[in-house]
Amino acid sequence: MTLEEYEKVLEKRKALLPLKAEERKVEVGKELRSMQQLSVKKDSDKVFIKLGSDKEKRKGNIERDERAKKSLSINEFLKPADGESQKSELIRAAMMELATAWPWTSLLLLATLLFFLHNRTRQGGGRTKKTNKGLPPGPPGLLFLARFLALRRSIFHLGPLLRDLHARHGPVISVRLFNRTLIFVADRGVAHRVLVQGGAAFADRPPLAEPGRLFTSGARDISTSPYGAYWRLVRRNLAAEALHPSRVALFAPARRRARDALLGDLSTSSRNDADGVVTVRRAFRRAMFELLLQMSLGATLSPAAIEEVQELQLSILRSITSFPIFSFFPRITKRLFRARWEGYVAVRRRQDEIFLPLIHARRERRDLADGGPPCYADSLLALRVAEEGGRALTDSEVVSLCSEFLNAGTDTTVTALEWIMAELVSHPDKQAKVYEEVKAKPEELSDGDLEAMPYLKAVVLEGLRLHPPGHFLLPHGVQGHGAEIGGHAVPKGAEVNFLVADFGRDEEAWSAAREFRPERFIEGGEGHGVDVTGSREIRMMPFGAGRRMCPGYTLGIHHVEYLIGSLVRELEWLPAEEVDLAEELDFTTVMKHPLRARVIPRT
Ligand code: HEM
Repeated sequence: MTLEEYEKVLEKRKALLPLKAEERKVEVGKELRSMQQLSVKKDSDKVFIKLGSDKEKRKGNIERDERAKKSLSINEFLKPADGESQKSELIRAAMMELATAWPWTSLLLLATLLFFLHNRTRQGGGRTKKTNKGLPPGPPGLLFLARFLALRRSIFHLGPLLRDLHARHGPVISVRLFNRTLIFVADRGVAHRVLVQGGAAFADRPPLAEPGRLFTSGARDISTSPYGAYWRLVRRNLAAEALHPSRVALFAPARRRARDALLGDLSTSSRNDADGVVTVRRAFRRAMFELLLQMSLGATLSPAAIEEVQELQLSILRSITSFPIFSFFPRITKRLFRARWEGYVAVRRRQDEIFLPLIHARRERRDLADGGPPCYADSLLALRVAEEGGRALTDSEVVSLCSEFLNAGTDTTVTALEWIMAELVSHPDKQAKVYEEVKAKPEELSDGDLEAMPYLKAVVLEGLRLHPPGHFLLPHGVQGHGAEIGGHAVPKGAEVNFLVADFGRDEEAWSAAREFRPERFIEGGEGHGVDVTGSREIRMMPFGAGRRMCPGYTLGIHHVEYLIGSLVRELEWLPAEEVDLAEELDFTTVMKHPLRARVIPRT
């Protein structure tokens, strides 16, 4: 039975049953407390909770039959009885969903539920009014958690569930999960007040769990580091050095190489395929990755090495969106999920093995004042942390920052490219308009050429509005002792999330919001002159807004415009089959069915 089906049954039953909540709660509490140790075994589709400690079992103190007597199927255990309160029902529903979704998680969560119910019983079964007072409304934490775990992925998979919750509870909702408070903001005006008008109040990041700490040298990269002097230092360095327009201009030859390699790759793949069809994502990714590798580490690697580094970086990204098991009781979970933890450690070790020689080579080149455009690693090696006695960055910090540069700039850009090409393949008229604009330009598109192509720019903006690569921002944290959102209290330590995709698709801000209409960004259109940084008003925010806004947004837009312009200039894009715009979360929100297209060189 799915949770939805179960909820329907509960709804029906609720109307019939008299409520005797306290009696039932005490019974549940007793039953749970009587368990000294829980183990959960999934046996075909039945899940059993076994009672009694392992030690006792080893000693043979519990006879087989006696243990069997103490075992009960989770369905039995969770079966609602007469007099069930709605809350207990929801908790049971949550547990049931968990149990059928993931036995290991159930074990952990059952243990936590024990703790939770124990505390509730001690407090007379009441809610902890003191801590919850003033929080935005929201669903019971366990029910939310059950659904979240049923997805077995990260919080970023929650789009549809969140939309449902916002419809019920309003534009700002909160969910309390044990010691964590998650806030979700689905209103553009509120987001503007929080991110832009709120100044630094929400510019922090929430504390980072593993394996995030492992991959960021303990939150020492830009995106995870707390709001403060170190964050300011590394962020300013990125903006003033590697992302400075004069520095970006020096990488024009690298961009050209990436474009040529991409066009070659697509043409060869289409020639090799019997139907002349290419699946574009892999080729886009390789081109972007090679370019950013040049910009971050100043390195050109062999194809095999690039392949390996790409895989390492992908596994780091996926660790961010996979189920955050190590944020629950890390000491225990690192033992329980030893293989997974050791896998992460091995990835980080291998990343050090590959990145460090490249970084050391840059250090030597710098000492010798050797040529080549200065890369991001060069600026990091020259950086000094004034607040920490003027020390240089550690090797580990440099690796994490270069890794962040690669990850922040590759997937986001590739995802934007794929969605935009998908829209151009399904709208040949709009592709033709881009071609009309670009065909008069030289093969190598300069910054000036791109500035003079309003339709291409409109296509890119429309792609970012309708298909923002990130459907959420990175979670924001709260400065000081807490803050306020829309009249509700937000405690220190809370994670604040924003529903980016919903903002760009808001029918109140955009006409025919679900349709791909680049014309809206052309002079006279409703979106002409839109402020993509959201500083005046948020109508779309693919790069966030306020102090934590993406520092790489101009580079990201530049790469997308340059590559879309070049791809349409050199190749005609035809559908291989009907383009399916279904979405799926990878690190970014990608096309569930990767774009396949027939590409024909333009004559
Ligand atoms: C189309 C391309 C890109 C998109 C859609 C994008 C989007 C985003 C978003 C939504 C955020 C989170 C903002 C927040 O939490 O409020 C972010 C943060 C960030 N992005 Fe980008 N990004 C792109 C390209 C890049 C590039 C090319 C770089 C650098 C090479 C970059 C570096 C960063 C960094 C360092 C942060 C963290 C900022 C902080 O915490 O202070 N991004 N980006």
